[in-house]
Amino acid sequence: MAKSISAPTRRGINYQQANWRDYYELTKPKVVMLLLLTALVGMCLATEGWVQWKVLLAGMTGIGLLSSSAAVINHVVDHRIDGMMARTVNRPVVKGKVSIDRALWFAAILGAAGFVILSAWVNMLTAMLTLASLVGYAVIYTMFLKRATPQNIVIGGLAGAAPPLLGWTAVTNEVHAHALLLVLIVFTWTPPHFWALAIHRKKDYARANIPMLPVTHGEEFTKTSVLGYTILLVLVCLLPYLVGMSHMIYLIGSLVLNAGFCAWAYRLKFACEEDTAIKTFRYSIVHLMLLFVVLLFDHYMPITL
Ligand code: HEM
Ligand SMILES: CC(C)=CCC/C(C)=C/CC/C(C)=C/COP(=O)(O)OP(=O)(O)O
Repeated sequence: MAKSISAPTRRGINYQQANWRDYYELTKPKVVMLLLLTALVGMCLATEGWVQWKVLLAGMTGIGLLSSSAAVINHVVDHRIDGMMARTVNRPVVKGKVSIDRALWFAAILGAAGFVILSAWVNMLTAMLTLASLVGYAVIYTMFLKRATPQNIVIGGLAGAAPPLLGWTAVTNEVHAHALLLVLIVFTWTPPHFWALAIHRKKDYARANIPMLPVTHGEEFTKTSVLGYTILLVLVCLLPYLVGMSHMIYLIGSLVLNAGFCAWAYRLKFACEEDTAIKTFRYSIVHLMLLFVVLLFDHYMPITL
Protein backbone atom coordinates (compact mmCIF):
# COMPACT_ATOMS: atom_id res chain seq x y z
CA MET A 1 0.00 0.00 0.00
CA ALA A 2 1.46 3.38 -1.02
CA LYS A 3 2.06 5.78 1.88
CA SER A 4 1.96 9.60 1.85
CA ILE A 5 5.13 11.27 3.10
CA SER A 6 3.41 14.62 3.61
CA ALA A 7 0.60 15.98 5.71
CA PRO A 8 -2.62 15.13 3.86
CA THR A 9 -4.58 17.93 2.24
CA ARG A 10 -8.31 18.22 2.16
CA ARG A 11 -10.37 19.73 -0.64
CA GLY A 12 -10.84 23.47 -0.26
CA ILE A 13 -8.83 23.91 2.92
CA ASN A 14 -5.84 26.26 3.03
CA TYR A 15 -3.28 25.08 5.56
CA GLN A 16 -0.80 27.82 4.64
CA GLN A 17 -1.01 31.19 2.95
CA ALA A 18 -0.41 31.14 -0.80
CA ASN A 19 1.49 33.88 -2.61
CA TRP A 20 2.02 34.54 -6.32
CA ARG A 21 5.08 32.30 -6.34
CA ASP A 22 2.94 29.27 -5.50
CA TYR A 23 0.65 29.97 -8.44
CA TYR A 24 3.70 30.57 -10.64
CA GLU A 25 5.18 27.22 -9.56
CA LEU A 26 1.92 25.46 -10.49
CA THR A 27 2.48 26.44 -14.12
CA LYS A 28 5.83 24.52 -14.35
CA PRO A 29 7.48 27.69 -15.70
CA LYS A 30 10.80 26.20 -16.82
CA VAL A 31 9.09 23.41 -18.76
CA VAL A 32 6.71 25.92 -20.37
CA MET A 33 9.68 28.17 -21.31
CA LEU A 34 11.30 25.30 -23.22
CA LEU A 35 7.97 24.35 -24.82
CA LEU A 36 7.64 27.98 -25.94
CA LEU A 37 11.14 27.98 -27.41
CA THR A 38 10.16 24.97 -29.56
CA ALA A 39 6.94 26.77 -30.57
CA LEU A 40 8.91 29.90 -31.49
CA VAL A 41 11.23 27.86 -33.68
CA GLY A 42 8.19 26.26 -35.33
CA MET A 43 6.89 29.77 -36.10
CA CYS A 44 10.20 31.03 -37.50
CA LEU A 45 10.84 27.96 -39.66
CA ALA A 46 7.37 28.32 -41.16
CA THR A 47 8.26 31.72 -42.67
CA GLU A 48 11.06 33.09 -44.83
CA GLY A 49 11.43 36.35 -42.96
CA TRP A 50 10.50 37.39 -39.44
CA VAL A 51 7.17 36.31 -37.94
CA GLN A 52 4.38 38.90 -38.00
CA TRP A 53 4.42 40.54 -34.55
CA LYS A 54 0.69 39.99 -33.92
CA VAL A 55 0.92 36.23 -34.61
CA LEU A 56 4.14 36.01 -32.60
CA LEU A 57 2.68 37.74 -29.55
CA ALA A 58 -0.77 36.15 -29.60
CA GLY A 59 0.59 32.71 -30.58
CA MET A 60 3.24 32.57 -27.86
CA THR A 61 0.83 33.95 -25.22
CA GLY A 62 -1.96 31.53 -26.15
CA ILE A 63 0.28 28.45 -26.34
CA GLY A 64 1.99 29.50 -23.07
CA LEU A 65 -1.32 29.99 -21.26
CA LEU A 66 -2.78 26.64 -22.39
CA SER A 67 0.47 24.81 -21.53
CA SER A 68 0.46 26.46 -18.10
CA SER A 69 -3.16 25.48 -17.61
CA ALA A 70 -2.28 21.85 -18.44
CA ALA A 71 0.55 21.98 -15.88
CA VAL A 72 -1.80 23.32 -13.16
CA ILE A 73 -4.33 20.54 -13.86
CA ASN A 74 -1.45 18.03 -13.59
CA HIS A 75 -0.66 19.40 -10.09
CA VAL A 76 -4.29 18.94 -9.02
CA VAL A 77 -4.80 15.46 -10.49
CA ASP A 78 -1.46 14.24 -9.13
CA HIS A 79 -1.54 15.87 -5.68
CA ARG A 80 -1.93 12.54 -3.86
CA ILE A 81 0.95 10.79 -5.63
CA ASP A 82 3.03 14.00 -5.49
CA GLY A 83 2.62 13.78 -1.72
CA MET A 84 4.30 10.37 -1.77
CA MET A 85 7.41 11.44 -3.68
CA ALA A 86 10.36 13.33 -2.18
CA ARG A 87 10.83 15.36 -5.40
CA THR A 88 7.26 16.69 -5.41
CA VAL A 89 6.23 16.67 -1.77
CA ASN A 90 6.61 20.44 -1.37
CA ARG A 91 4.34 21.39 -4.27
CA PRO A 92 1.73 24.06 -3.48
CA VAL A 93 -1.36 21.83 -3.77
CA VAL A 94 0.26 19.02 -1.77
CA LYS A 95 1.19 21.48 0.97
CA GLY A 96 -2.31 22.94 0.98
CA LYS A 97 -0.97 26.40 0.07
CA VAL A 98 -3.30 26.45 -2.93
CA SER A 99 -6.59 24.60 -2.53
CA ILE A 100 -7.83 22.25 -5.24
CA ASP A 101 -10.74 24.59 -6.01
CA ARG A 102 -8.48 27.61 -6.43
CA ALA A 103 -6.01 25.67 -8.55
CA LEU A 104 -8.84 24.48 -10.80
CA TRP A 105 -10.15 28.06 -11.15
CA PHE A 106 -6.63 29.18 -11.98
CA ALA A 107 -6.31 26.45 -14.64
CA ALA A 108 -9.72 27.35 -16.08
CA ILE A 109 -8.84 31.05 -16.34
CA LEU A 110 -5.46 30.35 -17.94
CA GLY A 111 -6.98 27.81 -20.32
CA ALA A 112 -9.95 29.97 -21.34
CA ALA A 113 -7.73 33.03 -21.87
CA GLY A 114 -5.29 30.98 -23.98
CA PHE A 115 -8.05 29.49 -26.12
CA VAL A 116 -9.76 32.86 -26.69
CA ILE A 117 -6.45 34.51 -27.67
CA LEU A 118 -5.56 31.72 -30.12
CA SER A 119 -9.01 31.52 -31.69
CA ALA A 120 -9.50 35.30 -31.93
CA TRP A 121 -6.02 36.47 -32.97
CA VAL A 122 -4.25 33.42 -34.42
CA ASN A 123 -6.49 30.77 -36.01
CA MET A 124 -8.95 28.05 -35.04
CA LEU A 125 -6.66 25.21 -36.18
CA THR A 126 -3.96 26.30 -33.70
CA ALA A 127 -6.52 26.85 -30.93
CA MET A 128 -7.96 23.35 -31.40
CA LEU A 129 -4.56 21.62 -31.69
CA THR A 130 -3.31 23.39 -28.56
CA LEU A 131 -6.46 22.43 -26.69
CA ALA A 132 -5.98 18.83 -27.87
CA SER A 133 -2.42 18.95 -26.47
CA LEU A 134 -3.78 20.17 -23.14
CA VAL A 135 -6.24 17.26 -23.07
CA GLY A 136 -3.44 14.88 -24.17
CA TYR A 137 -1.23 15.91 -21.25
CA ALA A 138 -3.64 16.83 -18.46
CA VAL A 139 -6.27 14.13 -19.11
CA ILE A 140 -4.92 11.26 -21.24
CA TYR A 141 -1.36 11.20 -19.83
CA THR A 142 -1.91 12.41 -16.26
CA MET A 143 -5.25 10.78 -15.43
CA PHE A 144 -4.88 7.50 -17.32
CA LEU A 145 -1.57 6.56 -18.98
CA LYS A 146 0.70 7.60 -16.10
CA ARG A 147 -1.02 5.11 -13.80
CA ALA A 148 -1.59 2.41 -16.41
CA THR A 149 1.53 1.53 -18.41
CA PRO A 150 5.33 2.00 -18.42
CA GLN A 151 4.91 3.27 -22.00
CA ASN A 152 2.95 6.23 -20.50
CA ILE A 153 5.55 8.85 -21.40
CA VAL A 154 6.15 7.51 -24.91
CA ILE A 155 2.46 7.91 -25.80
CA GLY A 156 1.87 10.95 -23.55
CA GLY A 157 5.01 12.58 -24.93
CA LEU A 158 3.08 13.52 -28.05
CA ALA A 159 1.38 16.40 -26.18
CA GLY A 160 4.71 17.85 -25.02
CA ALA A 161 6.12 17.41 -28.53
CA ALA A 162 3.29 19.36 -30.19
CA PRO A 163 4.44 23.01 -29.68
CA PRO A 164 6.67 23.22 -32.83
CA LEU A 165 3.59 22.22 -34.86
CA LEU A 166 1.44 24.71 -32.91
CA GLY A 167 3.94 27.47 -33.72
CA TRP A 168 3.95 26.42 -37.37
CA THR A 169 0.14 26.35 -37.72
CA ALA A 170 -0.07 29.71 -35.92
CA VAL A 171 1.80 31.21 -38.87
CA THR A 172 0.51 29.17 -41.83
CA ASN A 173 -2.85 27.76 -40.68
CA GLU A 174 -1.85 24.37 -42.09
CA VAL A 175 -0.09 21.19 -40.98
CA HIS A 176 3.18 20.81 -42.90
CA ALA A 177 5.42 17.71 -43.04
CA HIS A 178 8.42 19.82 -41.90
CA ALA A 179 6.53 20.79 -38.73
CA LEU A 180 5.85 17.10 -38.08
CA LEU A 181 9.60 16.45 -38.33
CA LEU A 182 10.17 18.90 -35.46
CA VAL A 183 7.44 17.12 -33.47
CA LEU A 184 9.16 13.81 -34.18
CA ILE A 185 12.44 15.17 -32.78
CA VAL A 186 10.88 16.19 -29.44
CA PHE A 187 8.83 12.97 -29.37
CA THR A 188 11.98 10.82 -29.75
CA TRP A 189 13.87 12.98 -27.24
CA THR A 190 11.23 12.55 -24.51
CA PRO A 191 11.92 8.90 -23.45
CA PRO A 192 15.66 9.41 -22.73
CA HIS A 193 14.83 12.78 -21.10
CA PHE A 194 12.34 11.25 -18.71
CA TRP A 195 13.70 7.74 -18.15
CA ALA A 196 17.08 9.13 -17.07
CA LEU A 197 15.23 11.03 -14.34
CA ALA A 198 13.02 8.02 -13.55
CA ILE A 199 16.14 5.89 -12.92
CA HIS A 200 17.41 8.54 -10.49
CA ARG A 201 13.98 8.75 -8.81
CA LYS A 202 13.03 5.07 -9.03
CA LYS A 203 12.30 4.77 -5.30
CA ASP A 204 9.89 7.73 -5.48
CA TYR A 205 7.87 6.12 -8.27
CA ALA A 206 7.91 2.70 -6.59
CA ARG A 207 6.62 4.27 -3.35
CA ALA A 208 3.82 6.06 -5.20
CA ASN A 209 3.00 2.86 -7.10
CA ILE A 210 3.45 4.52 -10.51
CA PRO A 211 4.45 1.99 -13.20
CA MET A 212 7.44 3.87 -14.61
CA LEU A 213 9.85 1.75 -16.69
CA PRO A 214 12.63 1.37 -14.06
CA VAL A 215 10.03 0.15 -11.55
CA THR A 216 8.29 -2.34 -13.86
CA HIS A 217 11.21 -3.53 -16.04
CA GLY A 218 14.28 -2.72 -13.94
CA GLU A 219 17.12 -0.24 -14.31
CA GLU A 220 19.16 -2.21 -16.85
CA PHE A 221 16.27 -2.48 -19.30
CA THR A 222 15.55 1.24 -18.86
CA LYS A 223 19.20 2.15 -19.50
CA THR A 224 19.14 0.05 -22.69
CA SER A 225 15.94 1.83 -23.72
CA VAL A 226 17.54 5.24 -23.07
CA LEU A 227 20.50 4.25 -25.25
CA GLY A 228 18.19 2.89 -27.97
CA TYR A 229 16.04 6.03 -28.13
CA THR A 230 19.14 8.25 -28.09
CA ILE A 231 20.55 6.42 -31.13
CA LEU A 232 17.13 6.74 -32.79
CA LEU A 233 17.23 10.46 -31.99
CA VAL A 234 20.54 10.81 -33.86
CA LEU A 235 18.85 9.38 -36.97
CA VAL A 236 15.67 11.42 -36.58
CA CYS A 237 17.75 14.59 -36.18
CA LEU A 238 19.35 13.94 -39.58
CA LEU A 239 15.95 14.18 -41.30
CA PRO A 240 15.65 18.02 -41.37
CA TYR A 241 18.98 18.11 -43.23
CA LEU A 242 18.17 15.19 -45.53
CA VAL A 243 14.84 16.69 -46.67
CA GLY A 244 16.45 20.09 -47.29
CA MET A 245 14.66 21.88 -44.47
CA SER A 246 17.92 22.68 -42.62
CA HIS A 247 21.52 23.22 -43.62
CA MET A 248 25.17 22.91 -42.48
CA ILE A 249 24.93 24.82 -39.18
CA TYR A 250 22.10 22.53 -38.11
CA LEU A 251 23.81 19.37 -39.36
CA ILE A 252 27.03 20.07 -37.48
CA GLY A 253 25.28 21.47 -34.39
CA SER A 254 22.88 18.53 -34.08
CA LEU A 255 25.67 15.97 -34.61
CA VAL A 256 27.76 17.57 -31.83
CA LEU A 257 24.81 17.81 -29.41
CA ASN A 258 23.72 14.24 -30.19
CA ALA A 259 27.27 12.93 -29.75
CA GLY A 260 27.12 14.40 -26.24
CA PHE A 261 23.74 12.78 -25.58
CA CYS A 262 25.00 9.40 -26.86
CA ALA A 263 28.06 9.70 -24.60
CA TRP A 264 25.81 10.25 -21.56
CA ALA A 265 23.49 7.38 -22.57
CA TYR A 266 26.51 5.09 -23.09
CA ARG A 267 27.94 6.08 -19.69
CA LEU A 268 24.55 5.45 -18.10
CA LYS A 269 24.44 1.93 -19.54
CA PHE A 270 28.07 0.84 -19.24
CA ALA A 271 29.87 3.08 -16.73
CA CYS A 272 27.13 4.28 -14.41
CA GLU A 273 27.97 6.16 -11.22
CA GLU A 274 25.71 7.56 -8.53
CA ASP A 275 24.95 10.80 -10.38
CA THR A 276 25.12 9.63 -14.02
CA ALA A 277 21.33 9.36 -14.42
CA ILE A 278 20.55 12.85 -13.10
CA LYS A 279 23.41 14.33 -15.17
CA THR A 280 21.99 12.60 -18.28
CA PHE A 281 18.58 14.12 -17.48
CA ARG A 282 20.12 17.60 -17.06
CA TYR A 283 22.04 17.20 -20.30
CA SER A 284 18.80 16.29 -22.12
CA ILE A 285 17.32 19.70 -21.25
CA VAL A 286 20.38 21.66 -22.41
CA HIS A 287 20.51 19.43 -25.51
CA LEU A 288 16.94 20.19 -26.62
CA MET A 289 17.30 23.89 -25.88
CA LEU A 290 20.51 24.21 -27.91
CA LEU A 291 19.19 21.99 -30.69
CA PHE A 292 16.27 24.37 -31.26
CA VAL A 293 18.53 27.44 -30.99
CA VAL A 294 20.75 25.84 -33.65
CA LEU A 295 17.68 25.22 -35.86
CA LEU A 296 16.91 28.94 -35.56
CA PHE A 297 20.45 30.08 -36.42
CA ASP A 298 20.53 27.70 -39.34
CA HIS A 299 17.21 29.02 -40.65
CA TYR A 300 18.45 32.61 -40.75
CA MET A 301 22.00 31.66 -41.89
CA PRO A 302 21.43 28.84 -44.40
CA ILE A 303 24.99 27.78 -45.26
CA THR A 304 25.20 25.03 -47.88
CA LEU A 305 28.23 23.22 -49.29
C1 HEM B 1 5.58 13.07 -21.32
C2 HEM B 1 6.63 13.85 -21.52
C3 HEM B 1 7.52 14.35 -20.41
C4 HEM B 1 7.73 13.84 -19.18
C5 HEM B 1 7.09 12.62 -18.53
C6 HEM B 1 8.65 14.73 -18.49
C7 HEM B 1 9.06 14.60 -17.19
C8 HEM B 1 9.73 15.54 -16.47
C9 HEM B 1 9.88 15.56 -15.05
C10 HEM B 1 9.30 14.52 -14.11
C11 HEM B 1 10.57 16.66 -14.72
C12 HEM B 1 10.84 17.15 -13.31
C13 HEM B 1 12.21 17.05 -12.82
C14 HEM B 1 12.38 17.67 -11.44
O1 HEM B 1 11.40 18.15 -10.85
O2 HEM B 1 13.51 17.68 -10.97
C15 HEM B 1 10.90 17.33 -15.93
C16 HEM B 1 11.65 18.48 -15.99
C17 HEM B 1 11.79 19.23 -17.12
N1 HEM B 1 11.27 18.94 -18.36
FE1 HEM B 1 10.28 17.27 -18.89
N2 HEM B 1 9.00 15.74 -19.33
C18 HEM B 1 8.33 15.54 -20.51
C19 HEM B 1 8.39 16.33 -21.62
C20 HEM B 1 9.06 17.52 -21.67
C21 HEM B 1 9.05 18.40 -22.81
C22 HEM B 1 8.30 18.14 -24.11
C23 HEM B 1 9.82 19.47 -22.48
C24 HEM B 1 10.16 20.68 -23.30
C25 HEM B 1 10.15 20.72 -24.60
C26 HEM B 1 10.34 19.26 -21.14
C27 HEM B 1 11.17 20.12 -20.49
C28 HEM B 1 11.57 19.98 -19.18
C29 HEM B 1 12.35 20.98 -18.45
C30 HEM B 1 12.88 22.29 -18.99
C31 HEM B 1 12.49 20.49 -17.15
C32 HEM B 1 13.23 21.15 -15.98
C33 HEM B 1 12.23 21.84 -15.10
C34 HEM B 1 12.83 22.45 -13.85
O3 HEM B 1 14.03 22.36 -13.61
O4 HEM B 1 12.02 23.02 -13.09
N3 HEM B 1 9.86 18.06 -20.69
N4 HEM B 1 10.39 16.64 -16.99
C1 LIG C 1 -0.87 22.67 -24.45
C2 LIG C 1 0.37 21.87 -24.26
C3 LIG C 1 1.44 22.06 -25.24
C4 LIG C 1 0.44 21.03 -23.21
C5 LIG C 1 1.66 20.33 -22.76
C6 LIG C 1 1.92 20.77 -21.35
C7 LIG C 1 3.14 20.30 -20.64
C8 LIG C 1 3.39 21.06 -19.40
C9 LIG C 1 3.95 19.28 -21.08
C10 LIG C 1 5.23 18.85 -20.43
C11 LIG C 1 5.26 17.41 -20.05
C12 LIG C 1 5.70 17.17 -18.62
C13 LIG C 1 6.34 18.19 -17.79
C14 LIG C 1 5.48 15.98 -18.12
C15 LIG C 1 5.81 15.60 -16.72
O1 LIG C 1 4.64 15.28 -16.04
P1 LIG C 1 4.70 14.35 -14.79
O2 LIG C 1 3.37 14.40 -14.09
O3 LIG C 1 5.18 12.99 -15.16
O4 LIG C 1 5.85 15.04 -13.92
P2 LIG C 1 5.82 15.56 -12.42
O5 LIG C 1 5.91 14.33 -11.56
O6 LIG C 1 7.03 16.44 -12.30
O7 LIG C 1 4.53 16.30 -12.23
